[in-house]
Amino acid sequence: MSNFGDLQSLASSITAVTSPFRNYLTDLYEKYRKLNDGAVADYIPELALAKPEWFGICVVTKDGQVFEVGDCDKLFTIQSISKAFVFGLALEDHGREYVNSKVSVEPTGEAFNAIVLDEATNRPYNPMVNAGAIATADLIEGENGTERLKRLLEMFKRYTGREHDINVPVFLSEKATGFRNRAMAYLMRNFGMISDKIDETLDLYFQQCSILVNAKDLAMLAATLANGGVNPVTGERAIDERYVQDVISVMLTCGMYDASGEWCYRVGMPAKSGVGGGITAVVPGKLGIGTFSPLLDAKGNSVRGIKVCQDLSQDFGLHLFNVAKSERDLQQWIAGGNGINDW
Ligand SMILES: NC(=O)CC[C@H](N)C(=O)O
Repeated sequence: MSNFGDLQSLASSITAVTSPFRNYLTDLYEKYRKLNDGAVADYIPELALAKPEWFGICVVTKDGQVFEVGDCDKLFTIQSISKAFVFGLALEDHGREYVNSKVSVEPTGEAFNAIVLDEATNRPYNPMVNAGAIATADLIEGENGTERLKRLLEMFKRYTGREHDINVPVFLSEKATGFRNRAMAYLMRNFGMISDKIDETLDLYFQQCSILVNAKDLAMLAATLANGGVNPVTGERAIDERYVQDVISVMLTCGMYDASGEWCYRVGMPAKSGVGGGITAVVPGKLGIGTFSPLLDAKGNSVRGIKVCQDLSQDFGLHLFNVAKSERDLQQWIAGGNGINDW
């Protein structure tokens, strides 16, 4: 994977290996590697094949330094993490007001797969839970299902800097068993919240959830948002600058489903999790974090991922509302090395 084009990048990568921040991440990885709480998701049959020991942590800074430890190249399905980014594309396609007329931005306090709509307006509550995400997927423009999927994959490429594939067995597994999601789609069709392209939109939703990513991609997705929508390594803009705040604010209030309040309180970073075991967390103006560990808690969030983000938040004062100066200066830790920019 590494692309050591010249001596300078080789030197910087060696520095990175020995940087204090890299050592910190290695210690964090060791600290939580043995934590075996939680369970791999099995309601989508194909996801039950995940190995509990898989674990990776990646941090990408706003200036494009990459720090990784553990299984950061291991591919898994993005699942609900896709929802935040597809929401961004829907905003670009239709603007804030139209999107908001179809999907609200209120936390549900209920499980991610709850069959519930806002009684007053019949809108799904927010784009980060299944109902809202299906309504959001419905808004993605394109001539047909293939074109719409192509647009999603191109968007993810802008964020991560590399091509993405679909895990077809996971897609088919979800398509074959996703009756609950199908029920939500029909309920929303009844209330005029989604169009008649129900099957095409459900396929698109199942496909977006089946996109293959690794922990490094998750950190890059978050770092791009942290950097105002521009990928810090490739320099490419992934999302219109004006919608970055929309995406990360809804991540903060709704990204961890019915654990969003506790997450905001303890970790204080806009984030999004998925039942594949990933978490992507944004520290606006600073960095992005990607974690991967498929052992999930009862709410569908990665147990090790939560711990890692909580430690990073506390140790470096990264909580969004930490107005006191942090004990450790993150920049100083990172200054020990330049990271490996091997994209
Ligand atoms: N929380 C998740 O990651 C859920 C996504 C999954 N594809 C579903 O629809 O059930």
